[in-house]
Amino acid sequence: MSLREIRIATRKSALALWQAEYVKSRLEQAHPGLKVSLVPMVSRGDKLLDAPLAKIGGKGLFVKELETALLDQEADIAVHSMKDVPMDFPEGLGLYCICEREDPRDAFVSGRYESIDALPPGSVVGTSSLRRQAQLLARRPDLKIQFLRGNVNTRLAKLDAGEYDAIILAAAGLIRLGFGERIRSTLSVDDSLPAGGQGAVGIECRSGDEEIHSLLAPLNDPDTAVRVSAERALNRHLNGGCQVPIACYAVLEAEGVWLRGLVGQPDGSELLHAQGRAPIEDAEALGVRLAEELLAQGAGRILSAIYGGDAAE
Ligand SMILES: NCc1[nH]cc(CCC(=O)O)c1CC(=O)O
Repeated sequence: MSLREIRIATRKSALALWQAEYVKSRLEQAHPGLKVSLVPMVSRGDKLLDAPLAKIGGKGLFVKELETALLDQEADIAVHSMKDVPMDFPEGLGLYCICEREDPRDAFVSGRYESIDALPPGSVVGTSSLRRQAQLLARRPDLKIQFLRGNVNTRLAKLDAGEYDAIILAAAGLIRLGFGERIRSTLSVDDSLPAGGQGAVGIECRSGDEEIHSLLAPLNDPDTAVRVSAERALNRHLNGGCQVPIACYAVLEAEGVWLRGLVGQPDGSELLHAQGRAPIEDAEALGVRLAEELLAQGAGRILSAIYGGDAAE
């Protein structure tokens, strides 16, 4: 094999570095003798930590700089949280590996309370995800949602500083960073349908680098890849990402894939649901079909208000 080194472009947050180190060690394990290095960089999303993501708009806030590094040959692969990866890739780049999924659910973290149900009326819950907010308020309209952004460590620090009664985070990020014991309860997917791709790590690289594609192959988890492809097809058809109130979650069953999708009014006044099953080879078509069902129920009206007139198809 001619290639002796793989350079991984990564953001500098603790979670991004964990994920990059994970890919590095999996690659070294799969290919003894291969040198793997990290190329840490700052993304636009990291520089704009105070603005609501839906407002600073742009999908791909966390990936664009990494993609530029790939195109400029400054790195060979980029490791992403799949939930932050836009649907379309720049010319010459693509997603060539999806690793096994960590717990995809949302987690309830609080100093004083065990669960959402245990929160007293009017409690302040921190999240800046419209998806989490919509589902939380649909169940508990009395709660006060307060804006919370920043990386996982920052969010925990803000909770500990007493700014919130509880916060909601992805279980996967907490578990990966060793904060699993901070999870007071995990929200069932029925109560908080996750974001498409949540808990899965994906690897992007140059489409023409076949040698790298084959080095990545042992890290690919086919089950996770099918599930995430169904979820992403739904998101893509709704023109969504993790910054809009769209949730979707796929599981594999004996006969194929079972996908659930949701679009919610951020104030929780309306939640649209769709669900369906299909053979594995039709996973993406299933995502499109459920997106169509959600649009037929009025998802376009909810989403276009959030996109600021840039209506979903
Ligand atoms: N949008 C931020 C983000 N992107 C990925 C994760 C961690 C979990 C994952 O791998 O999906 C998080 C933090 C969070 O939502 O709590």
